[in-house]
Amino acid sequence: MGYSKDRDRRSATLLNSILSECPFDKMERMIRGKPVFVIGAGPSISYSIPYLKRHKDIVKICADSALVPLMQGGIIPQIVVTDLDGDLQVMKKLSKTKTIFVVHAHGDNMERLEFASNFRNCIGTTQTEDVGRVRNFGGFTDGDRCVFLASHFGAKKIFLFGMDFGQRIGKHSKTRRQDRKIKLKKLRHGKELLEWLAHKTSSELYTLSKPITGFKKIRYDAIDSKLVV
Ligand SMILES: Nc1ncnc2c1ncn2[C@@H]1O[C@H](COP(=O)(O)OP(=O)(O)OP(=O)(O)O)[C@@H](O)[C@H]1O
Ligand SMILES: Nc1nc2c(c(=O)[nH]1)N=C(CO)CN2
Ligand SMILES: [Mg+2]
Repeated sequence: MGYSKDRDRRSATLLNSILSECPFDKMERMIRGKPVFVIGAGPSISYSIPYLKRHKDIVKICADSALVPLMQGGIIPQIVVTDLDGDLQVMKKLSKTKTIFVVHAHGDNMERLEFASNFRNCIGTTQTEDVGRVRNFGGFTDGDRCVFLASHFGAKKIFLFGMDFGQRIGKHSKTRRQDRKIKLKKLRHGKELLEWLAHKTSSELYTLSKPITGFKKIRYDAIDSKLVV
């Protein structure tokens, strides 16, 4: 993408200075050995809401702009992964709850990182090497970083919703007309990374979104049978 590694590193250093305690143990307890749902902001998120609502006990990891439709549907995710370009007011509403925010520092969001000080439970991520408490679990866009996070913390099964990597950008993403091409390029990279992860991870991978190589495509009515252990 042509980003500056030096700026990415400076951003990670700044985030490390903003964060105090990071709830890694809590994250581990939430995810290890469990099925988790990852929810992206692709067009299919709108059909997913009733199914997500039905599974109250499953940990939901929400990618950035997917937070607005989830909250409108009455669903509170346990984990939100963001580079802070989603709806900050909605995030602020959640900030005093138990929800864990996973804030990504990169070279183009340094001025927004201070917002992370609002979050009671916050883990920092980077796309360079680890900087103090700020970690690189892998991935690029918020959505694929949710999957890398779940895999890193040992999820048994990962189910994707609203992760429709392709030519249609979901309406909840705040993409300006002039940034469309870059967004589609980002989504292409995200998809390639997930296809790479599929060869490495020990989590079982399922998708209820557009097909991704290495992820088993399942229908909504098959979720229940896949959740039985
Ligand atoms: N068709 C799609 N349109 C939008 N998002 C999608 C789509 N398919 C999958 N996603 C996932 O949903 C996530 C959340 O969307 P959002 O618009 O908040 O993205 P983002 O990563 O914050 O983008 P940006 O690079 O502009 O920060 C994306 O990171 C992406 O991984
Ligand atoms: N430097 C930089 N890094 C990124 C960016 C970005 O816009 N700039 N966007 C990302 C996906 O949302 C992930 N990483
Ligand atoms: Mg984002």
